[in-house]
Parts: sequence; C-alpha cells; structure tokens
Amino acid sequence: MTEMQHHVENAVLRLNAVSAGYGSRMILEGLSLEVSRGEIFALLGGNGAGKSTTLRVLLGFLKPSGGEVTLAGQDVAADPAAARAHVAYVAENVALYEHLSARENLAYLLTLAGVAAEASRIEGALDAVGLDAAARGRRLSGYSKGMRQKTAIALAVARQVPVLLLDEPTSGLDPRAISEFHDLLDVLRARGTAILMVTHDLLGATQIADRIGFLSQGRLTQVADKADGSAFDINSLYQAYQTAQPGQAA
Ligand SMILES: Nc1ncnc2c1ncn2[C@@H]1O[C@H](COP(=O)(O)OP(=O)(O)OP(=O)(O)O)[C@@H](O)[C@H]1O
Repeated sequence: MTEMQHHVENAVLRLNAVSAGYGSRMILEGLSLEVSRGEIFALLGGNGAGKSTTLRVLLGFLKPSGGEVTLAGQDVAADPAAARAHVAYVAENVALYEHLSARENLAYLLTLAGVAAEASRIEGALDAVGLDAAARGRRLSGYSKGMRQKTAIALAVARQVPVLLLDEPTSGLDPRAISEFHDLLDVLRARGTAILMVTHDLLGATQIADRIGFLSQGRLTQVADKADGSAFDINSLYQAYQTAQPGQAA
C-alpha cells in the first residue's frame, strides 16, 4: 500500500473542502480535516469561528453546500443516520437522564442505539472510564460534572464507535478531573478511537492532543503536530492562536 493510501484508509473522520453556513452566510469555507485511528485532534478557534458548526456538519445536522464528509468511510450526507452509528458525541453539558443511575442510563441508551445492553458490557465500559464502582447504582443527579462525563464516554466505549466528538470537554472541570479525563482519552486513543475535541484549553490540548488545529474564518489556518516537538511549544502556539484570530482576544 502506498503512503497516500495508508493515510486515507486510516482517516476515520474526514472533511474534504467542506463549505457550510446558515442561509446565505457561509461559516466554513473549504475546510479540510482528517482524524486517524488512535489520534486526538484538538480544534481551537475564537468564539464564532465555526467549531460547533463543524460538529453539526459531522453529525449530519447541517448539510454542507460543498465538499465531502465521511465517518468510518460512510458519507454523512448520503445517509446521516448510518454515519451517526459510527460516532459518539459528548456535548459540554452532558445529556443523560438525571433520575437514572449510570448503569441504567447505559442500559437504556444502548438499547435505543440498538446495542445489546448486557451487564458485562456496561460494567466493562464503566471500568474502562474509571467511574467509581460505588457510584454506578446511584442517580446521576448527585454526580459531579466529571462523573457525568465519564458516564457519557462509557456509552461511547460500550457502543464501540470508531469516532468520538467532544465539545469543550474540560470546561468546568477542576485540575484533578482534567487529569483523569486526559487519562481516559489516552485509554480511548490506545483502543484506536479517532477523537476530535473542540476546546478553548490550549494548555490541555498541548498535553493530550496529537495535533492541534486553529480554525479561523472557516478554514484551518494552522495545524501543529506533536511529532514535530517544537511545534507543540505552548508559547509559539499561543502566538499562532492569536494570529489566527485577527481582532479577537484569545
Ligand atoms: N443556527 C444558526 N443560524 C444562524 N447562524 C448561526 C447558527 N448557529 C451558529 N451561527 C453563527 O455561525 C457562526 C459560527 O458559530 P459556531 O457556533 O460554529 O462557532 P464556535 O466556533 O463554536 O463558537 P463558540 O466558541 O462561541 O462556541 C457564529 O457567528 C454564529 O452566530
């Protein structure tokens, strides 16, 4: 297999020259971005840069006016429901059932997703995310934000989806919860999950991401790759971030 083929086959999440917007207002203008198996891509950009719009396009809720979007090889525009079967999306404010326990949430949501809700699958997923065993039978209404997030990610683990989309996952988490969250992302990366994480946390991104991209005016203006050590220096990235946001405070 050639280098090029290898790259394309490993790209589980792929946006190719995507343009999308609302009415006549274009937000994404020829955005190309790929995330491979076992890769964490952090997407940064100022308010209104189009990060959430990118997630909406990936989830098939906003149809691009140009370009292609594929998840695990499935064209999103051709069959959004089929594409969504390959992806788990964890919003900033995790949407789960407050009156149900973590176990009950998983059992219910797995059933809705058409996945067998066996106890062993549920416990295995809750083990993988490190949710305290004593809390698993308690209602979510008493959970911290970090525990809710673990529960939401456990659903992704139990569904065995190849793609995970995270929207500002560390906002509102304390340093210890952020560190646990990063450990969890490490586990998912090792399992081969392709992770796209929208964040404002540049420091956290340098700690956990393999690549960091800056979105500005509907395009990726900079992509830093951890494999190139110097490119992951926080100071130069901060400057790149500022440059990517003309007229905006970072
Ligand atoms: N449903 C909508 N209809 C019209 N315009 C919208 C809609 N949703 C978002 N926009 C506009 O699209 C632009 C990009 O929004 P988007 O939410 O993608 O930005 P973002 O990068 O996620 O920003 P933030 O960091 O503030 O969450 C913004 O100017 C926003 O006002």
